[in-house]
Amino acid sequence: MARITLENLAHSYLPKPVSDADFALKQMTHIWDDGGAYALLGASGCGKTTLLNIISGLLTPSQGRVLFGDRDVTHAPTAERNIAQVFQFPVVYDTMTVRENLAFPLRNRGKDAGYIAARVGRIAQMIGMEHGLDRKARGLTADAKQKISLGRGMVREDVNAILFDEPLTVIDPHMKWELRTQLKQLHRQFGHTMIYVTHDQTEALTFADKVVVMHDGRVVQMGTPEELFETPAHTFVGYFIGSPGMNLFPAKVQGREADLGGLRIDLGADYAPLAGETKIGIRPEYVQISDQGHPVSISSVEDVGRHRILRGRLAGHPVNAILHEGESLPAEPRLGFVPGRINVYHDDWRVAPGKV
Ligand SMILES: Nc1ncnc2c1ncn2[C@@H]1O[C@H](COP(=O)(O)OP(=O)(O)OP(=O)(O)O)[C@@H](O)[C@H]1O
Repeated sequence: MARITLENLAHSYLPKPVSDADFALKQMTHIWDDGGAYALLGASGCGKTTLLNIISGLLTPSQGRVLFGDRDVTHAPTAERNIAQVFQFPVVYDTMTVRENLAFPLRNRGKDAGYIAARVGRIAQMIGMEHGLDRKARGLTADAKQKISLGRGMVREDVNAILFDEPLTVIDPHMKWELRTQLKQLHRQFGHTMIYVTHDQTEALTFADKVVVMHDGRVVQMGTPEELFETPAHTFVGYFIGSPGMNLFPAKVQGREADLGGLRIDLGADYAPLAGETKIGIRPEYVQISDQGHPVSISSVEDVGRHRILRGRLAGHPVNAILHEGESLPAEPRLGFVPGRINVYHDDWRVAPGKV
């Protein structure tokens, strides 16, 4: 297992990049702790696969270094990095049995038969295939084959890291949940450094201790699920995480107050004066609906099971609010914001209270 350091890393697929826009990965420096369970989350095209391929050695970065522990592996081929990889689609040997497929990485490294049998048994249990170990992989469903790929990715205990690239795409929804839980248990038990690429926030938030959110070739936040929810570092994180995402309003911030199109909003904390584009962000969960507060025009109320989502406009801007279970909608609803739950953004980056 190893700590992974990305040092001044950047990548362009163009031979002679000139502007920032030419880089699929903009310059970044990040440390991924040894034994961490990370999810790399972002919309299609934001650079997740590019970053993963640089870590795995499939791609050499145009700039910067990759370190595993203290070793510079920037130019080392994948085989020398001692990593396991699980891809979006199954990679299995059809002519081998399930057992042989799972044992393959261990046999390759000359592990003894007793160890292999025990380890394969444990992994087979995790993927729910302990009863089909002697079946040939040929003829199994894509779902079953992908479970074998996952198992094979997890079978070695001595890898530096395990990299997963959208591994549950072909798995049925119920099994998805089960495998994610199992992966997390295995992580707790063996403490591998795991990097899990996904564009699905539920997958990222349930799997990872730390979620790395990417946007437009940059890591915009590396944080716990709670940090991403409570204090999104960038407006993209606010908007991307949550269902619906954070409400963002252009506003003038002065001291403890924001002016949102003439409405005065108590921010719950003091802010230094901010020049340039300023927004305030509040999660729909922290927008209070009652007969007190700011006037709102409501366009719809959606019942989504456990709660209702109220959609409307506040001072001319779109707003979403959550009506929690048991709460009723007043005849003339108005909105209030929980002051301590408002975030302030300057040029899309979060500003901490008391600082510019
Ligand atoms: N081989 C390539 N040659 C040129 N451009 C590429 C290549 N691979 C990716 N790109 C570009 O680099 C950017 C980042 O792509 P990347 O595949 O890393 O994103 P992603 O977040 O993994 O997206 P997805 O979820 O769709 O796989 C995109 O603009 C993409 O078009």
